[in-house]
Amino acid sequence: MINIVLFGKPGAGKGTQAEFLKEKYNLTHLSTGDIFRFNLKNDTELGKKARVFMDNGELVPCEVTTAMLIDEVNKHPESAGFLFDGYPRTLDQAEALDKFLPTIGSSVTATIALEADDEILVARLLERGKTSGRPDDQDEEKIRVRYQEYNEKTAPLIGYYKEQNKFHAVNGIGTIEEITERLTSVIDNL
Ligand SMILES: Nc1ncnc2c1ncn2[C@@H]1O[C@H](COP(=O)(O)OP(=O)(O)O)[C@@H](O)[C@H]1O
Repeated sequence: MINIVLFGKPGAGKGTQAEFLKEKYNLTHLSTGDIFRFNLKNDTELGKKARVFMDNGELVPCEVTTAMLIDEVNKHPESAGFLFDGYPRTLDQAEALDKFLPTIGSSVTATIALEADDEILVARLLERGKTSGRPDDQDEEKIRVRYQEYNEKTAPLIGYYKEQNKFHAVNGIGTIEEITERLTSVIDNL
């Protein structure tokens, strides 16, 4: 089983690349952002809990997110591996994942970060906001909150995975194909 954590700031291209990687390596793609948005749209209990946080660009509380993630993993007992996109986003979540995966006889294989400068990413998000309908992509103030959340809570994960020798970074600027190639060359060498 291989488990890849796709890592990067909002707008770095995790979702776009996940579409290619899941096919190539036969992985189950779990995007916490997509799962939350699905629940928001369908107004589920989970959606109700997550809405205020998401609409403001803040992180949804850890217990809610982790319970949901574990639930999703358990829905795919036959999976050849997972592509985690948007999880973990805090040290608590990284530790929760490191506790949970061994219970299904597995572990994080590698974390791969897509790197790009903030100005490029903010421009990408505002462009995406024109068509995605995502309230958190249409407002510079909310985008700023998401970067603040990233810098304070998610960036420390780089050190966490480096200590485990599981951190890899690729340049996230280029064509979609170029970036897919960079990611596959990391995965093929694991
Ligand atoms: N692991 C997580 N922990 C807490 N909240 C999360 C997590 N993943 C997603 N969310 C919530 O969903 C929102 C959108 O997630 P996502 O689509 O991955 O965003 P982005 O494009 O900002 O990376 C986040 O701003 C946050 O409110």
